[in-house]
Amino acid sequence: MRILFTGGSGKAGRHVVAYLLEQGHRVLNVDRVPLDLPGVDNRIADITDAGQMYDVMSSLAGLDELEPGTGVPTFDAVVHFAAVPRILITTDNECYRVNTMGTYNVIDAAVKFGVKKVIFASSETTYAVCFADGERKPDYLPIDEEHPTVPEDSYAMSKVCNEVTARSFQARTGFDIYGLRINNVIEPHEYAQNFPAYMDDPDLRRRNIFAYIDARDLGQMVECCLQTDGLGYEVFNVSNDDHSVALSSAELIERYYQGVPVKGEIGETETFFSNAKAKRMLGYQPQHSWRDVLG
Ligand SMILES: NC(=O)c1ccc[n+]([C@@H]2O[C@H](COP(=O)([O-])OP(=O)(O)OC[C@H]3O[C@@H](n4cnc5c(N)ncnc54)[C@H](O)[C@@H]3O)[C@@H](O)[C@H]2O)c1
Ligand SMILES: O=C(O)[C@H]1O[C@@H](O)[C@H](O)[C@@H](O)[C@@H]1O
Repeated sequence: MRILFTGGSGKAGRHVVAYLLEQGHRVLNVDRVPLDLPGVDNRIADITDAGQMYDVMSSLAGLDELEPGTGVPTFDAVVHFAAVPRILITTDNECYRVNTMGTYNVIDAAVKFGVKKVIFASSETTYAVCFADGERKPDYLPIDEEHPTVPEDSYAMSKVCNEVTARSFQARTGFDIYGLRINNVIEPHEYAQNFPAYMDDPDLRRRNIFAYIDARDLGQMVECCLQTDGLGYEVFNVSNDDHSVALSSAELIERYYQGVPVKGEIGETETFFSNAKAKRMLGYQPQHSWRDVLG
């Protein structure tokens, strides 16, 4: 497929772009900085500028595409990751502006140029736990896509707004637009670097509901979305199968979630950030675990 990817130079994007190239896709990375990766095409552009998004959406991916002499092909899909990725990087209002305006511009340009599949990065923070003032417990466990999304911080608010924007664009067009409520992204080198501290102090993972998502498995998730057509508008949690700490589910519930309703059976190491919907509807099957590295 010919894919326009925004934010491919970032922490998550660079692994997902690499994964998509391995699957044989052509990827045009649209970002403020280029990605230095063989095989990727780069275009410097700002997602908050609608004109620039119209331009890239109707653009050649590289000089070689001049050769057929048949004009500019339509992208098969857009994967939108570019964002201010949390609070306390920019001001709150700038984070909200970049993320909401940027997402509007990217989806608007995509649908106006006839791109019938859009996948965009939402976030675990929509469930209000991650950047809460003080400790916030989930309404119930495991957190699935039905859990309320009423966060109080500007970053998560921008992601909730983006989900509403995406749902409306889907309603207008009938195209497929899938939102990914991504948990905390872990790059391969971060297992050895960060996870020993999580074993010593599980509190460090409370705001992530003790979950995580391997950057390569996030790549697989995007590929699953690319390969599955006809779902309309859907949001999916994206996580690995196990907790990011060494405690069992029962120990975590005892220590952190007393009084929180638990729905159904949760396995000994099974994530509290349910990926069951992605498995059921997309065939997602994460391949990695910190336990493979740290045993
Ligand atoms: N890292 C995580 O744990 C995590 C978890 C959940 C969701 N997400 C979401 O996943 C996406 C990627 O996150 P990340 O951690 O890779 O962030 P990142 O900051 O590492 O990467 C974001 C990329 O977007 C680009 N960008 C920012 N503003 C831009 C603009 N105005 N125009 C063009 N490009 C712009 C940046 O240059 C950067 O390369 C974001 O949407 C983020 O909200 C990340
Ligand atoms: O967007 C998100 O959900 C993530 O944002 C990151 O910056 C936070 O460090 C991480 O805990 C969240 O998982």
